[in-house]
Parts: sequence; C-alpha cells; structure tokens
Amino acid sequence: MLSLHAVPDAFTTSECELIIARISEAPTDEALLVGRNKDHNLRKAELVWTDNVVGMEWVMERLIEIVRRSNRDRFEFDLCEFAESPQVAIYKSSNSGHFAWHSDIGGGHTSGKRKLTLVLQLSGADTYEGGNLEIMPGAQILTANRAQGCISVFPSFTLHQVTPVISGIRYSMTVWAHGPAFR
Ligand SMILES: O=C(O)CCC(=O)C(=O)O
Ligand SMILES: [Fe+2]
Repeated sequence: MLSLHAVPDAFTTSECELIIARISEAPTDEALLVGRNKDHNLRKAELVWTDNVVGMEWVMERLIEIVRRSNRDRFEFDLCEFAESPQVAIYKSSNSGHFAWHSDIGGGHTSGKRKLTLVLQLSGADTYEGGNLEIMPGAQILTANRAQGCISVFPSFTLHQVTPVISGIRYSMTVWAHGPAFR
C-alpha cells in the first residue's frame, strides 16, 4: 500500500548532530512563519531553510538519493524536481511546539506540485517527549519511527500531524519532491 515508507539509518547520529549544530547557528524565521500562517493553533515551530545555510550540499545529495530509491521501490510517482528548499523545523516544549493535522499540497504554484514528503528525524528519540509525527493514510493513524536519522516518506496528500512537544526540543528536516499533477 502507498502509505508510509521508512528508511532507517538514512543519516548517522553524528551526521544528525552536525546538522543540528549548523542549523542552530542560523537565524530562525519565526516572523515569516507568522506572516505566512497566523494560526498558531495549526503550527508552532521555528523554521530554517537549509538553502540559506552553507555546507548543507551533502545533505541534499543524500536526500535526493533517498527520494530516488524510495520512489523507485515504493511509489513510482512521476517526479521531476525539488522545487523548494528543505526546511528544518524546531519544535520547543517551552511553547508547546506542534503542527496540527494537514496535507502538504497547497494552493500555490509550487506547493501545489508537491508529491512526496520526506521527514528526517534529527533529534535523538530520548531527548524530547511528545512531538510524534503521525500519519493517517486511511482509517488508522501510524506513528513514524522516532529513531534519530530515520526518514519517513509518504505521499504529500496524506494527512499528518506533529503532536505537541511536552519536554525538550525536537528538530526535524522536511523536503518535498515535485512533479506534474496526479492523473
Ligand atoms: O516535523 C515534522 O515531522 C513534519 C513537518 C511537516 O509536516 C511539514 O513541514 O509539512
Ligand atoms: Fe507536513
């Protein structure tokens, strides 16, 4: 079934820690998030677009290879580009960081072409509580593997949410693969 594809150990724990360290030096963009989405009931997180962070090219190369393999083995979608920068989200327990149920396919020119969503768990599973990525491909809710370095891949139209972080901080990286409309 086309639902949730897991790629364990896509990145090593030290690679994840390196990415977190780099991202932590970059300015976050909560203001823009607020501008784009004023509804804090929907999402509360800080964002860093990795295209704005130097030394992230190797991360993108790895992600592209994982999308290619996941799509070949599991989805066989018609994909043609990565039209948006990967983004790192920082969900903090201090403000109940979360992202309510949503689909990633938006109304915009680019977000409307999202076909596959990849989420990389950057934080160690034991470093935060709550903050589960849940996916609802049908009547049942699946919880994504929390292991550090694990990637979850699912069709961008699938409903998913991140439950509130109740202790610690959760870092995740999201990237979308784009293509022509489903038909
Ligand atoms: O942080 C996550 O696990 C998911 C993020 C997400 O759903 C998104 O960026 O659209
Ligand atoms: Fe999403």
